[in-house]
Amino acid sequence: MSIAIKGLTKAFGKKQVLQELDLTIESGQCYCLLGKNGVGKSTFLNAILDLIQPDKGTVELYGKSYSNSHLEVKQNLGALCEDNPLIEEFTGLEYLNFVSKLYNLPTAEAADRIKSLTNYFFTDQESLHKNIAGYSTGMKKKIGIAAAILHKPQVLILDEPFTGLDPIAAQLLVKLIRSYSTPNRVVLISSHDLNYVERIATHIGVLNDGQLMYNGSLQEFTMNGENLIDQALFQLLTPHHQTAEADFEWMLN
Ligand SMILES: Nc1ncnc2c1ncn2[C@@H]1O[C@H](COP(=O)(O)OP(=O)(O)OP(=O)(O)O)[C@@H](O)[C@H]1O
Repeated sequence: MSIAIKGLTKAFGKKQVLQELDLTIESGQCYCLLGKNGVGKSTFLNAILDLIQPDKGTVELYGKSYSNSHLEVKQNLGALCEDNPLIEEFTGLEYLNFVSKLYNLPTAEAADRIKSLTNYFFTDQESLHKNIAGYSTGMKKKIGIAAAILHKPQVLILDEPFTGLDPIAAQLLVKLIRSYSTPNRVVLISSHDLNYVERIATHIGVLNDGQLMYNGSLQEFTMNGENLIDQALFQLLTPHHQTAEADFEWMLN
């Protein structure tokens, strides 16, 4: 197994976000985490990334924990966080070079990888020489994704990677994630973009009330394609849903 989570529990004040959550993700899987706004997806990923301290529970990545092998675990991990923190005073290229140095990539190898990723994502190469502060949300997202992948981590965790990308960039990302998901790696993604999730996921987790109310293969989730993924999610999360009688009179006049 590549990601092993046991009893993960986290509350913010009185709000219990994660409750004794267990999850095992095997190598080779592209696991997509779904769930309503505010249900705790980012909290869950941030706990796995060691960005927040859980109240209880353990996280192991390829058999290693942060407490025993902190550096080793982090070196084997690539992450795009929801707020995508970059160093905005740097140009895109400076930032990617900086990240490659953090991971001790040899200069020539780093240059090749940066070129390959930036050529892939950016048609306007000029922008890579400008400060990130002036980038659009989507451009920043592409830099964040490139930075997460640059050192070829065995564990890749992407929080809302499609948000803010134009449809062309999103298609490119789908292709990239599919190529990246090899049998010796694991990819964990949180997303609301079900069209893209359907094309990359091998497995689905649906977070609700601090627990995974679904954890299984994409095929099982969609009943071998009988249901669309959005229908399957809708039925799971709102089984007795009745369309609310909206009072939109005020809008019409
Ligand atoms: N640092 C924090 N302090 C207090 N409450 C927090 C903090 N971070 C998250 N929360 C709360 O925890 C809950 C889960 O938030 P989280 O961002 O993990 O949800 P999410 O599923 O990722 O949501 P979305 O789909 O909208 O991005 C929310 O109620 C949120 O307000």
